[in-house]
Amino acid sequence: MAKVLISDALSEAAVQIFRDNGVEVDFQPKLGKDPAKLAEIIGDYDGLAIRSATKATADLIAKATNLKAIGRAGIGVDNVDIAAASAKGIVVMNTPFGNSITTAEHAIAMMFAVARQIPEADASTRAGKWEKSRFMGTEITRKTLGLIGCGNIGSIVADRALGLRMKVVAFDPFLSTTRAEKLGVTKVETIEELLPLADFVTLHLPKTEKTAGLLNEDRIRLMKKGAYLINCARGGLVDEAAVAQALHDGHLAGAAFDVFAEEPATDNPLFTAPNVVCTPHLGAATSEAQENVALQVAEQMSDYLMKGAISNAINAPSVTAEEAPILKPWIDLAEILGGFAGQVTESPIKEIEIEFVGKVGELNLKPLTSALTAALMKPLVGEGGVNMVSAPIVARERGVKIAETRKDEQGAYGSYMRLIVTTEKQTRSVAGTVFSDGKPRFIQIKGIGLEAEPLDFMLYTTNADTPGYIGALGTKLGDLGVNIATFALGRSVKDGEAIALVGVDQELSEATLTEIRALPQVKQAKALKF
Ligand SMILES: NC(=O)C1=CN([C@@H]2O[C@H](COP(=O)(O)OP(=O)(O)OC[C@H]3O[C@@H](n4cnc5c(N)ncnc54)[C@H](O)[C@@H]3O)[C@@H](O)[C@H]2O)C=CC1
Ligand SMILES: O=C(O)C(=O)COP(=O)(O)O
Repeated sequence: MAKVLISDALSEAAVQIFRDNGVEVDFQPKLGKDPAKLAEIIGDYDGLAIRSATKATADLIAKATNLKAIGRAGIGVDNVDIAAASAKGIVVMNTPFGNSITTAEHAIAMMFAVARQIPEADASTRAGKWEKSRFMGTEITRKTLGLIGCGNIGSIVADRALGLRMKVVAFDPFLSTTRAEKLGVTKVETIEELLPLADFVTLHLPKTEKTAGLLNEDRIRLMKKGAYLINCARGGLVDEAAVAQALHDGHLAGAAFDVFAEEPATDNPLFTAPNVVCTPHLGAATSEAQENVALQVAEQMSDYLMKGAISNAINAPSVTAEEAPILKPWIDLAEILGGFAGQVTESPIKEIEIEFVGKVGELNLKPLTSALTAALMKPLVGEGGVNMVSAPIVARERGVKIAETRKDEQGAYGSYMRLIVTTEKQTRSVAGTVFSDGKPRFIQIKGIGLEAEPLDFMLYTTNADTPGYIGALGTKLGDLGVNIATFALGRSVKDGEAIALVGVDQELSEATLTEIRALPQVKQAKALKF
């Protein structure tokens, strides 16, 4: 039974969803704050469900010997070491929309709070001061809001701001002109262009290696004098000390921060700067949003652990629950074809092409390509070094080009997959199909037709097409105490070359291979494992 650990304060609604889906679940919402204890027990779990308190570091992932999925009940995954998770084949999924309205509302609330100094005015009023003239605010209507990042949350903020009669300007390298027009925002091409235009600047972009420190001191100084800065995206996007300085010297009129470079934030330069509103990472903290993200992450993780369906994964292609069982036998075949090519290929691979012929071409090809690439790279990279999640990255790092082509149904098998591998020395191909029993079969190697069911241990030979070979090979294997399970042959009349794919009951030793290679007909012999 799959077992999931919830190590952050997710809505308890998630617990019931896991149980309803047949997943065992441990609800330990404070564990994320105790990394040592988490590391001690993580090895027991197939899934880890988190918010932002748990840090899924490379160290934790190294100890997560059974982990298959990390589910982030929320959006930002900067607390997960994606590279380490991918290298271990752990699918990392988030819930990209569940808390976006709530977070956008928080940004708007923060804008009002800082424009009218509401928290300070509240404290002063409660202290019995009635400082009516101290709290002179700024009207929002007709002011310019500058959005840095105009994805899901930024777009909602834009919509609400337009409703408040603000003018909205956005900088987002991936915002198309059509989308900007549809949203009613003015798109600018650089952050430097945006900053001097805006009365309020608000951030809605992820923290990545590229965006960390984006709003540095120079850029803060490019903001309009008297402008306000709102950060409900991520700490670390902004130089907090430089913002504090700009507030102290009056360059900025106010700042509202929900997120901090170091969290929990207990000591921060912004805390002592004038007109600052701070909240403790509350962007997603409404009952509606928490219910949404908890239910969604529990459904997604259960679907993956129980049915192999993948949705909203950061590091793997999507597979729906309906697709998963249909894809399964073709994924098995992809692994066989990739595994075969990986074991027989000796020189560095330059390119692979995968032909999807007939009906298989109508399936979701990404998982098939990933499974095939992983199996192909495995013998070359070493055990445990590559998997379906990391395969596309490993291939890219090694300069292996991957091409997919779809072809109409053809030949006796109708629908099949063919892998063509181009190395520095040669081009070779292997093809296979799935029979009606749901099992994979080899149907062609190097363009030579043959039909063979893949078995755990196999012998593959290329040999001269001369009489007596089957007998000689059979006798030799018998003499060496190797039992033959299946025997498939094929030949190219044109080239006089023949191949044999022999299923055997045991792993073939190097000594056995040496004897087989000594047979006069044998040109090459390889032991294969599937
Ligand atoms: N305070 C909180 O509790 C919450 C914070 N967040 C944060 O908000 C961020 C944004 O969330 P979504 O809008 O849902 O993400 P999203 O992925 O829909 O949008 C992010 C946008 O940022 C843009 N972007 C990337 N690099 C950029 C750059 N250098 N300059 C400008 N734009 C850039 C992307 O093109 C994308 O359109 C999340 O990554 C998360 O860190 C999300 C939810 C709650
Ligand atoms: O969804 C996000 O990216 C958030 O930042 C929300 O964080 P939280 O789940 O409230 O710790």
